[in-house]
Amino acid sequence: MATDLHRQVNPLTKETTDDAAVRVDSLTRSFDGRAVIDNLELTIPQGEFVALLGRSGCGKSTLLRVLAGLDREINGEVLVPRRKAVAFQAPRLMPWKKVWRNVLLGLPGSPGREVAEKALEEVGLGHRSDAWPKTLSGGEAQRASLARALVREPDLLLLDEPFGALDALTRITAQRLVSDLWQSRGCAVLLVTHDVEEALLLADRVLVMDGGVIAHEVRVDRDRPRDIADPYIADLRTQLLDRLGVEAPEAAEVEKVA
Ligand SMILES: Nc1ncnc2c1ncn2[C@@H]1O[C@H](COP(=O)(O)OP(=O)(O)OP(=O)(O)O)[C@@H](O)[C@H]1O
Repeated sequence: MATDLHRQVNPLTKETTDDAAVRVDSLTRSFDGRAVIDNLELTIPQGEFVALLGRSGCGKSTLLRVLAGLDREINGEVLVPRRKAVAFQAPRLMPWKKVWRNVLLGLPGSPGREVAEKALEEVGLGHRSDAWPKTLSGGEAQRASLARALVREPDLLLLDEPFGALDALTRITAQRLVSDLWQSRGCAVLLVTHDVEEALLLADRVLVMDGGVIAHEVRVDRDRPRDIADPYIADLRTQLLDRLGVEAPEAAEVEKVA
């Protein structure tokens, strides 16, 4: 029975997670008898920005949902801070509530409108507080979704391809915003993305998920803002693309010449 599989997601505070925002031990999650996550180990120190890459269907979103506490049919142990927030690719705003009410949705207590407005200001959306969600652009809706995550004052921010649906320019702005918010808030971030360059520009550490585990990781030892043309970053990019089974354009060129 599903409930027999469920061991625990322990809501622990920062103090009790021993300087880690995430501590995952022997995590297994199966669907129809197939282990999508298979004895996975992961530690994310407080305040670290981690990007998670992996081929489509390898289990990235499943892992994120487990960390968010949205999926508890697991084996193993997952320790996460009590204060965590999640933002998805589709912003998931309630169309019948104004933007500021969406930001406060599900928050405990009865926080005032000013709480929402402060977060909306932070993401550059203060002027749209009174708008209906359907009148927002894709980038604005994504920022509203970020504001909704921020009002929770998370110690852990979980982002599932938050920029996936945005056009290139809006995407760059949104990436900068997340980077700035992360630096000012000091929370740990786990960003699921398909974009190797995005991972390398934003994260302290880039993980590659494969075969149900974290199969590879690189540390990005560069100050921000970073330049994708920096040979150090370019080298990591080639390494990661290789791990993902994608040939880097440069490598393809060399082969053609040879
Ligand atoms: N509720 C579910 N029931 C059955 N199978 C599921 C369920 N959720 C996920 N899966 C399966 O688990 C695997 C991992 O899915 P997941 O969404 O975590 O992958 P992903 O790495 O995030 O993929 P993508 O990069 O394409 O978003 C897939 O094979 C998927 O079909």
